[in-house]
Order: sequence, then structure tokens, then C-alpha cells
Amino acid sequence: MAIHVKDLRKSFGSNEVLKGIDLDVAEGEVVSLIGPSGSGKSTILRCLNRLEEPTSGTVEVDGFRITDPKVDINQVRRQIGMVFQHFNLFANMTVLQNVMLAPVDTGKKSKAAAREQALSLLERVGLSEKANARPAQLSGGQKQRVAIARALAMEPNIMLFDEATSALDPEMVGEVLQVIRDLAQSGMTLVLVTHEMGFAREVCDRVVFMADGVVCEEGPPETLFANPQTPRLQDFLSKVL
Ligand SMILES: Nc1ncnc2c1ncn2[C@@H]1O[C@H](COP(=O)(O)OP(=O)(O)OP(=O)(O)O)[C@@H](O)[C@H]1O
Repeated sequence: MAIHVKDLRKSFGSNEVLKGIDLDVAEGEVVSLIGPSGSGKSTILRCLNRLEEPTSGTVEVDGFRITDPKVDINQVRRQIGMVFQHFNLFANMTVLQNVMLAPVDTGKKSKAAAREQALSLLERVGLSEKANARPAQLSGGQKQRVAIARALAMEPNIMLFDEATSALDPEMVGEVLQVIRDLAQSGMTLVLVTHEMGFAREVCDRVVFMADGVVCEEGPPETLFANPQTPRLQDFLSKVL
């Protein structure tokens, strides 16, 4: 199992945001988390690489129990790429330098090897011609594709996408979804928080519907969207489809 979450709880002060989440993601599986705003989707994702400290429960990623205080979280994070809604690129570096940075900084690759890899990743996301540009010269969709290339540079086994297209103008959403679609087809384990129901339906093996900090319903998209069982999911789908 690539990801194994058991009875995960997270509170911010007195606000219990995750109320006992069980979630398994198999290697190579593509899972999307959907649900109303504030239901805890991003918080789950952030607990998967301990950007948030769970209040209780266990999270295992790639065989590491990352909720164990003794685990080297930096080592685990290197195996988990994360892409955020806002691209978080380094503005004072070129696109190529952004993608090369982590493998060089962590000693994973020499500068020459990291450069070669970065060029090949930029080709993969369709941005070879932008290698020497600065982030400010790119469109939102291009910036997000650089952010994906940068996450891939650490050769992660798992990629987490937190509303990767939510900050984009509608005409740029498709180009980012195409890159994610290609990753899904490559067999990588992906967990996506998304508001793109059409994309979830098309690309994901499984969709997990959350409401109020619990998993309400889950299943293959064709079943879940066509035949929602709970009134909450029926209500949610009636608003977003
Ligand atoms: N750092 C934080 N401090 C306090 N409260 C937080 C923090 N992060 C999240 N929350 C709260 O936790 C709840 C769940 O937030 P979360 O971002 O996980 O929801 P979400 O389902 O991803 O929502 P959205 O679709 O709007 O992004 C919200 O009520 C939010 O205000």
C-alpha cells in the first residue's frame, strides 16, 4: 500500500477538522478527494507529508510511519512531491534553476546531472523553450507546469496535488490537467484535491467524497457520480455537476 491512513484526527484549537479518517491508496492508484469547501480535503493532504501535525492517528507513506516522531521526515518528503494551488516558484531564479534546485541542494544529483534532468522534465511538461525565463514571464498554467516539473525532479513515488488548477484562468486549466493525466497514465501514485469533477471522473481510479471531516462515500467515479448513495453527496453533486 502506498498510503495507509488510520483514524486520522486533526484539530485546530477546538475545531476538529478531521474526525477519524481511514484512507488507503494502492501503489499506482489515482485518487481524488472531493467535497464542500472546509470539509478537510487539504488538511488530509498536508498530513500526508506532515506539513500539518496530526492530532492523533497514523499515516504510513511508502512503508514509513510518518506519524512516528523518530522518522526522518525530510527523507520521506523527498519521496512525496507536492503541488499547491499557488505555485511557490522562486521569483529570482530561472525556470531551469527552479527545477534543478532541490536535487542539487539535497546532494541527490550533481549540477550537470540535475541540469540534464531538468531539461528533460521541462520537455515533458512542454516548456523547453522557457528554461531561461523567470517565473514572472510565464502564464499561470506555465508556472504550474514548472511547479510540477520541480516536484518531479526529486523523483518522488507519490505526487499530491492540492487544487492545482484552482488559481488558473479557465483557458489554462486544460494544459495543467494534461500533464497530470500523463502522470496518471505513467503509473505514478497520485492523490488530488480537486474541484474539477469532469477530470476526477475521467482520470481517477477512485473518488473519495468528504464532508465535515469524515469520508462520507467513496468508490470508482462511474459508480459514485452516477449513483450517489448519501443525501450529502447527492446534494453536493447537484451543485457542482
Ligand atoms: N492552519 C489552520 N489553522 C486553523 N484552521 C485551519 C487551518 N487550516 C485549515 N483550517 C480549517 O480547517 C477546515 C478545513 O480546511 P481545509 O482547507 O482542509 O478544507 P478543504 O476541504 O480543503 O476546503 P477548500 O475546498 O475550501 O480548500 C476549515 O474550517 C479551515 O478553516
